Amino acid sequence: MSEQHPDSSAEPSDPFSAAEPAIKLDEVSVSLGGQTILDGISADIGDGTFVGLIGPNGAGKTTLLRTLNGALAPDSGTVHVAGENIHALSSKAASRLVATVPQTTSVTFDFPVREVVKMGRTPHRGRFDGWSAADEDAVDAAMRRTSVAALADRPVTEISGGERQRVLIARALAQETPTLLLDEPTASLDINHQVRTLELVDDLVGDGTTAVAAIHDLNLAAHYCDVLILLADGRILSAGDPATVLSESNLRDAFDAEAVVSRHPVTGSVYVTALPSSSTSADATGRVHVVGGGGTAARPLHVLSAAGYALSAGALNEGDTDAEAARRVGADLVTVPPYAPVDDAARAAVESRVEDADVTVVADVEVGEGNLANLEAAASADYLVLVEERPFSERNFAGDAGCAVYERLRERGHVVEPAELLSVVGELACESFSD
Ligand SMILES: Nc1ncnc2c1ncn2[C@@H]1O[C@H](COP(=O)(O)OP(=O)(O)OP(=O)(O)O)[C@@H](O)[C@H]1O
Repeated sequence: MSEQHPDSSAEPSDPFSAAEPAIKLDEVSVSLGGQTILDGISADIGDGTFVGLIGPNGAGKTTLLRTLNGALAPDSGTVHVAGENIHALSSKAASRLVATVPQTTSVTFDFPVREVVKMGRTPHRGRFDGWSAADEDAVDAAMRRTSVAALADRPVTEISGGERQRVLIARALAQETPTLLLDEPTASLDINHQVRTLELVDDLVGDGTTAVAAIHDLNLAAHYCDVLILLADGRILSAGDPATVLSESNLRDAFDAEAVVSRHPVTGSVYVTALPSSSTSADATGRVHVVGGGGTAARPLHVLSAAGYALSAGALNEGDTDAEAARRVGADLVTVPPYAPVDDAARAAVESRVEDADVTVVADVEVGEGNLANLEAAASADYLVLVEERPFSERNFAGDAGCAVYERLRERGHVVEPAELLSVVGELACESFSD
């Protein structure tokens, strides 16, 4: 954002410091129905940037997108796209600069899919112009890129919501604009098409398009977007790279939600895990040891702590986000130095905590060399729970030794999904007391 990046000599690749930004918002305020919806929004967005607009329901994301494409005029402030004041242009001229994929995919007319995509060419054609080869090519390319060519002759009213979403993206691509706005582009898509859609936007951005997408899924936003803008109550609460914007305190301020921010164990992207509200009853008794690593233990630790269990954790490398999470909930923590393997002393410390615990929980960890000693120590637990978020077939194992240890844990323990953790730990803790 301009006020956060005042250094105009910064590298041109900095999306906030381009000489002429693809989009420039200057103190934009918008009122609707007598209410201020956007309040003094300023941002400079560079060419070829994928911006994720995030924020709670009603924060003003759709309103901002509608202001960016010229549909809503601001009460004050200006919006420039490709150097042009978008609100001073005719709607046709504005549509040559900005294409929009709307949030709602409901359509009234039963036009064939191809006709809907062809509407994207309207801004490029004069009233009496014929249909040119360039128009046909743009439509064909857009349909191919969004995998809707096979639907060309189907009435748009008779395809699924997800297919319709892709048709509307194709229409926007056929518009061939330097800027693409998307309002919840993945909302009605299955997980495969969510990823494919965001990969497609990412490709377009790689080709130089500037994309701004309102996205509710913070983890998809963190993975795909170069820059996030966090809106709350019509203002920018934070803007910048995903790791900066998705801080636990920003999430608390914007969404009034407790969350743990870690790195995804497979993709390495910033990863947000929302936690149950602190109203969870904290009357559980008993001691639970948690084996984790790489962010996998944060959620179990918070859930168990909120329920009232006394916790121990480890062994974890110092600096691992799970070590920070364990400290936050006051767990008795066994650590080893950063990148160091679990040595004999640490292993003995883990074994004694497993022995003292009523229940031992193994989070959805990678079964790698670094964790084998922890997992072997956990295998001695009388009451053992394995949390599996990913299918067994997608786990990484450190060779035969890793497989063998994990198989032993699976034979001895209860395999649960994250949502079942509390109830299973509760039952096992009761059994442990009655032993
Ligand atoms: N035409 C309108 N008249 C009055 N208020 C409106 C109008 N359109 C939107 N609002 C209000 O403006 C605020 C922001 O709405 P907006 O749709 O921009 O939020 P959003 O961040 O996109 O929300 P969501 O995540 O739920 O889609 C809301 O409080 C909404 O009720």
